[in-house]
Amino acid sequence: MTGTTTTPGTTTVSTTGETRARVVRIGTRASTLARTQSGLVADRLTEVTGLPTELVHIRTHGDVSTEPLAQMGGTGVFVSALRDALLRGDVDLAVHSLKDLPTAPPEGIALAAVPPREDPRDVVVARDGLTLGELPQGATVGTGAPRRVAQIAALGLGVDLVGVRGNVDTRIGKVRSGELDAVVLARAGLARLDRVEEATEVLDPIQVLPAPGQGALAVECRADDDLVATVAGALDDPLTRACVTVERVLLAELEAGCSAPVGALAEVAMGDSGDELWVRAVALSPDGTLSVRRSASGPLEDPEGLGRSLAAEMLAEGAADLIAPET
Ligand SMILES: NCc1[nH]cc(CCC(=O)O)c1CC(=O)O
Repeated sequence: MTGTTTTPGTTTVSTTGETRARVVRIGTRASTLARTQSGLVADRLTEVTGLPTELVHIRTHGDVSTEPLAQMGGTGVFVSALRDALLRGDVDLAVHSLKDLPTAPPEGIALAAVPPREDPRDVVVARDGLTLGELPQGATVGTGAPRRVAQIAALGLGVDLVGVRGNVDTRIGKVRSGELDAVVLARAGLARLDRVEEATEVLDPIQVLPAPGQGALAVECRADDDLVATVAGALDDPLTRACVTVERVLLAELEAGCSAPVGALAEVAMGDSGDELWVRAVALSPDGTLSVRRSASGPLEDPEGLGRSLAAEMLAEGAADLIAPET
């Protein structure tokens, strides 16, 4: 930040005659959801700071390849191309779905803001307005996420879980065309695309816990850029940040990647001494037959401690062996 403020589309000239308006270049994947998410961040940033923005499309390996995500090293493939562009200075800011970020902190990059979270739950989009429980035995349910596969298998419905990839449109299209009876998606993605009314069921976290970080965005900048403080001030929601910190510390402590069969949801809830963090988590075997499910609460000030202590409890119950039985 230069100390000057600008209004959208204008350029401020300082007393030295130097042009000061900084156009914040925002790197985004080309999918409709990614562009929508980046656009929301861009609009909000301009609204609060007056800084003009520009979206820059970055193609990632995950967008180009049609391999199953799990075989490409998980959703981290979407993230690295954006981070590379940030570190090269091609863009100043990158917007990710927070649940796609690997748990290891990146070198030279700051998580400048975690904006307010969308509803983090999973939803079903099924033919004929059906819910999961109404689908007949042998119905096909599309999802490639090991976490969803394991948790839905654990419900014992006798449905056939089928791997699917691709953007929201492609996945819902497989239901519309009759190729699949249903697909499972993040409600947040549908909400941001203004398509949430296409969901035929919202899955209760008591049965299906979302991915750690689901429904939240991550806004990254170069760590040494003055933009970090500006973006934090304009976009960061400390309560969302605390909740996703609990979930991601838990995931890291379980040594499970972002494609592991682990679900976690932290929320702010009223406790004995005011607002507290409340977290529910599950680790499953890939086929869903075995699971460790736990919940815990702790002070708002220590999300890391809560994530670590719940993970320790789950590890003591054998969570690590469930998640990665092949090693
Ligand atoms: N796995 C890819 C991905 N990453 C983020 C979202 C949705 C948006 C979000 O969770 O914030 C999705 C699609 C989905 O799971 O349906």
